[in-house]
Amino acid sequence: MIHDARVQPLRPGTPRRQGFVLLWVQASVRTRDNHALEYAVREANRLNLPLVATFGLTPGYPEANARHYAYLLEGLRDLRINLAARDVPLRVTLGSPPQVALNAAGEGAALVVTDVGYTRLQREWREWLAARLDVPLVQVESEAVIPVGVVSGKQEYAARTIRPKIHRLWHDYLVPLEAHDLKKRSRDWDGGEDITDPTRLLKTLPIDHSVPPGEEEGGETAAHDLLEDFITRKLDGYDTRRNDPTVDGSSRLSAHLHYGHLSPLTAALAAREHPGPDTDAFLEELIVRRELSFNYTTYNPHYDRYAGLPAWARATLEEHAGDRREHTYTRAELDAAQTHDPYWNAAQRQMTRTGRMHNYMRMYWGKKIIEWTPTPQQAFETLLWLNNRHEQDGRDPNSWVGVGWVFGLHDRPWTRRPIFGTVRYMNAGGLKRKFDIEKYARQWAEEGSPEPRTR
Ligand SMILES: Cc1cc2nc3c(=O)[nH]c(=O)nc-3n(C[C@H](O)[C@H](O)[C@H](O)COP(=O)(O)OP(=O)(O)OC[C@H]3O[C@@H](n4cnc5c(N)ncnc54)[C@H](O)[C@@H]3O)c2cc1C
Repeated sequence: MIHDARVQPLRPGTPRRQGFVLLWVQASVRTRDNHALEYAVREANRLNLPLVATFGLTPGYPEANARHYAYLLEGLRDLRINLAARDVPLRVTLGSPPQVALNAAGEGAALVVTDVGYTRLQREWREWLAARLDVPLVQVESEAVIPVGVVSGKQEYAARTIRPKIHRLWHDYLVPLEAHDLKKRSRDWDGGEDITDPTRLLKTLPIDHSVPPGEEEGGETAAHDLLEDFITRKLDGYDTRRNDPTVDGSSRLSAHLHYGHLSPLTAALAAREHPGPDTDAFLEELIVRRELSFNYTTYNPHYDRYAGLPAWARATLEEHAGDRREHTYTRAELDAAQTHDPYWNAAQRQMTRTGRMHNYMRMYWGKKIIEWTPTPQQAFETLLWLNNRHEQDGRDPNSWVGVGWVFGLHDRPWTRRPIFGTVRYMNAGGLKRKFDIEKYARQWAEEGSPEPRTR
């Protein structure tokens, strides 16, 4: 079922009765539980037209490097195969995504359907296209379990304020999405770039190649294997094991969710087949926390800047900006994991080598950067830079909110301390109490820890 609230016309009008329906794939790079795809199939069948898909591959995506592009290309490889099995040919074209979509529409589209993203650039792309098309453009929201605008019309203060709103609605939206067969096949739709070998294509792209691909593989197939492994092997015990960075206790699905290789609906429905406290804890992260991040980037125009942080947090950090810092490090020293703190260095190495730092260590890692940087503004910039450069799931609404949380976003004032003021503080004592941090430091020691997968 496609809830009406998921569907929003960006350029209203009546579709032409000839040509094809065009699916402009941008955020939802998958065939399973993709509401934009199913809406496009439904419309193509109603109009008795074929459906074709297009993806604009821009080498200039902000902050994206080879680690991110490798994952993206693996997703496109799977998408082409899986769409072909639904009789929908996919064309991948190098260029500005909305321009690529406009050009494709110019070949005879009756209607253009796209998905929804929650960052400024993604919104601008859709507005740009809507202003130039001469056929209707409809966006269909599939990256959130519940459409962001339905949950709330304003920026929420914290998880505690958005949680009841989400809980009230989720039974209406946690419903399976039916896939229909396409009635009419497209005869000719050129595929554009050859994406059968993502490694080969990656090498040819004019992008930042200084960060190698991460440990995990992208794409819809890998996403579903990981989900199945999580549900069968790790969901039971998730609520306690996910907080121990020395064990593999969380789902590791964040990058697949970021790239749209996995629908949050698929993950939530699979988890709900195993009711219990671990499933509740997983749904809290997957839906409440993740969609709180979408709320922030949707309603806070400064979401990616220090200025977006709550006023109380900025005021208290600035009041303490002149406090003495016992250690300070440059961005390069931090990037190279050259600090006096073996736990912090281990976390940094886990991230740079694999593309994934454990959630618990992300919090400690971020708090220390505030402590070791001359000003909170500089700390914010450095933290975001490191996060988005190395994390496979970086450049996501969760990135800005995760980093923002370190600076007091969606949190409350705590006891006053030097440098932090009333922003929450974390020290290594907490790590020692909660798990075997020495083991974690050994796992990610300077020598001997796993090197990144070569592709
Ligand atoms: C400083 C800092 C930076 C962060 N940067 C990112 C980032 O760049 N990208 C990113 O996706 N997450 C980020 N997070 C949030 C969180 O650390 C990751 O989502 C989580 O570690 C992903 O691992 P997982 O998929 O195994 O999570 P699981 O525990 O299996 O959770 C399931 C899903 O719920 C969502 N989720 C989990 N924790 C959070 C959270 N705290 N906030 C919002 N959603 C959550 C994710 O989509 C995740 O895949 C950051 C947190 C901090 C403190």
